[in-house]
Amino acid sequence: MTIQWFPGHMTRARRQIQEKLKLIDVVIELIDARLPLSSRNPMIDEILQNKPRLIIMNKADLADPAVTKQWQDYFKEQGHPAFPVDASSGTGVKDIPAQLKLLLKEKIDRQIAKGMNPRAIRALIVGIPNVGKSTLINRLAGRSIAATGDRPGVTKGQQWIKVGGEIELLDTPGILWPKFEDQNVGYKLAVTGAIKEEILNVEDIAFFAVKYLVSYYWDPFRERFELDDSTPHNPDESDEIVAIMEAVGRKRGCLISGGRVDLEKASRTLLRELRAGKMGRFSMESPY
Ligand SMILES: Nc1nc2c(ncn2[C@@H]2O[C@H](COP(=O)(O)OP(=O)(O)OP(=O)(O)O)[C@@H](O)[C@H]2O)c(=O)[nH]1
Repeated sequence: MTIQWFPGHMTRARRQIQEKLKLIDVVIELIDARLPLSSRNPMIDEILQNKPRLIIMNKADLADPAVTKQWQDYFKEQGHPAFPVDASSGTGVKDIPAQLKLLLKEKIDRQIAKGMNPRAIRALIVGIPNVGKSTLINRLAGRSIAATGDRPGVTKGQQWIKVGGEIELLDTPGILWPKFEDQNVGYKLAVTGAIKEEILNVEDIAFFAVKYLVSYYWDPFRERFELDDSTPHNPDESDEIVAIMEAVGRKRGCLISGGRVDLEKASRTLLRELRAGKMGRFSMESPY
């Protein structure tokens, strides 16, 4: 799915979320555990105002667990509980209802003290495209909910999905735009597959990924692509990065006539393997 985030779409997306906020008690803000900064909406605090919020770091199965832990501590310091989840396998998902209840405990206790019978907690999932909103909704629902496509500009009736006895989830998530303000953010989103490759040049995206990975994850990277430890890999030497991309291409048989490496094909192969977690887990942003 590609959304062209023109200012008009952003305004509409924002308005749609703000309409939904009137219906709910708590927001589940879904972010990518590999990119907790770049996969967040730049205006999130303003958009959500003071709604209680649970941050869920999805795709934690692909992220570096030590870095994810740092992010969890960081968000906690900022006053937001945050938890890692792998919505595709379901790891961590079953704890979400209890965390939502905990967030609203004071409100629920007040209702009970007034003799009221607390109704189900109503929740909304928000996040940027491809962060795993539908996957999480299906996991929480325990069944497959039709992909409803709540795209900016498209209106439809809302339905509530029961999650256990005490939570009700809006069936259509709120779609937010990511941060675009600097080019590195765009490249990070492209490396993780959050934005389509066509938006940026695929060889540039792979170059960006390799430059980052040789800096921070050299051992798993070279092991995956069977490179010798003596392979020059200075991230500031473009020639060395391109030579590594060519070596990966040769390993994967991405060749054109004359035995030259098809760098575009090598880039696609490399990115596909990284995104599928074949190189192992990696994070592209750390809080400290
Ligand atoms: N490895 C991994 N993949 C995930 C996880 N959650 C979702 N995915 C994958 O990420 C891709 C996007 O997931 P969706 O649930 O369609 O994301 P979405 O946010 O609903 O996307 P849009 O409809 O584009 O807004 C799919 O290929 C999922 O299988 C996760 O926790 N781990």
